[in-house]
Amino acid sequence: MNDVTLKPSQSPLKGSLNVPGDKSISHRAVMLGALANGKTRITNFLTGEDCIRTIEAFEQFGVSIIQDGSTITIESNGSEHFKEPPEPLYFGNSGTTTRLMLGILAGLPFFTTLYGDSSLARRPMDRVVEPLEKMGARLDGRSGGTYLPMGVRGGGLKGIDYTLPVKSAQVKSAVLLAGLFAEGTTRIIERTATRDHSENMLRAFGADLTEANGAIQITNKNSLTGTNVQVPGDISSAAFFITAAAIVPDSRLTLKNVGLNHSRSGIIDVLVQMGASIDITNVQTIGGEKLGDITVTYQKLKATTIEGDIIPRLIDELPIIALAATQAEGTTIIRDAEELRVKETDRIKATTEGLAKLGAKVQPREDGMVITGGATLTGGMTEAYNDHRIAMMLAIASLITKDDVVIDDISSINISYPEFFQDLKTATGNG
Ligand SMILES: O=C(O)C1=C[C@@H](OP(=O)(O)O)[C@@H](O)[C@H](O)C1
Ligand SMILES: C=C(OP(=O)(O)O)C(=O)O
Repeated sequence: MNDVTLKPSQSPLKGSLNVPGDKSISHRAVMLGALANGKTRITNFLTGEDCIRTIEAFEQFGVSIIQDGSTITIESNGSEHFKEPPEPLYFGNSGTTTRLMLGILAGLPFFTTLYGDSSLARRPMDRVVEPLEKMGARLDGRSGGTYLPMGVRGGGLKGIDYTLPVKSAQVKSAVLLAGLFAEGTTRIIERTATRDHSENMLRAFGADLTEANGAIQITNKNSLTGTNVQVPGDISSAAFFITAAAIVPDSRLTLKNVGLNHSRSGIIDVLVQMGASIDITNVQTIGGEKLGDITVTYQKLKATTIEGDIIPRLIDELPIIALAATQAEGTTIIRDAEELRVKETDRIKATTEGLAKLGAKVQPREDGMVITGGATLTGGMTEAYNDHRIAMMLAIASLITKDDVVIDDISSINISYPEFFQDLKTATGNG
């Protein structure tokens, strides 16, 4: 059994933590390191299950990848030397692996099949299949090419001009990666900015990528060259502790070396707007990615409205922001977040149900939720729906409940934050 009963703690969070490496950046570092010629060394790599799935995929192509704790060394002669994988590729729970790899597989001149767990099998892939088919790739999957399992016969791509119909960095990245293999230029226009780690890292590996007049352009002119990547701490993992310190009285906690890329740091802006006390220090930029230390001191919060262009900047943080909103004065409204419905689970349903079971007043909306603040959370039996972000949100809730919080299954936490409970103990002084 993977269930857990968390006793109400009310312990303030103190001291400092180093959260694990950024998941989005870790995936991309392995992908580009494998596609590049030469040696790539990745430090502070996230060893969570999703990123391991990405490593395994390239091992099946014959790429040498050595893991030593959170340091990864890749030696590659470039994608011309990849061999057709003998077995179907298994992508587990990872949407990022699947969608970005589809972009790469579309460019590789052989046949690949891929599948994932029951959550991944429910996530829409047509958003990636559609532009890749326009580029000339041949893909098929369940329900007319919408869902895994899928098969891809790659090669023979040509560049396209593409305006993203969904606010998705995964779709943007899939098209950019396919653009590395395409004849001519691939141009992408985003109406709403999404995380730009692919762009930053493609540049760091020497790709011919430019941005002009709101369009991102890539050609296959330059081959990629191996490089060193230092992965910043994951702000999406730090978010659980940033929020914990913002809602547990007397807390003062520092999260060190956390990624502060503007396209990811929406949670800081929202919490500050809600009245949280947040200080950012030791800011530096490495490999095009900003990072620094975040210190949060407990202070009473007030409600806010979260909508529009900020949504992609905090999309994965909305479950934990919803918990913060239960403690704020007033009613918080979250809109324009319909993408939450197609994550590892339907996160609008899972968040509102979970918080309601703990005694909060929350209502789901088609594209968000309405949260009445000032709630005293009781505790209760909850379900994580096999979703790491929901499981961690429920665990953080137990810091402010009156009674026990039971979570049906916490194993999903290994997807993005294997050390989560150890870090929780350390920060609450129970380590
Ligand atoms: O590109 C990425 O690394 C990610 C993009 C986002 O997904 P979408 O592109 O589906 O919005 C995010 O939710 C996911 O956790 C990681
Ligand atoms: C949505 C997430 O990841 P993915 O899409 O890679 O499964 C996440 O980590 O919250």
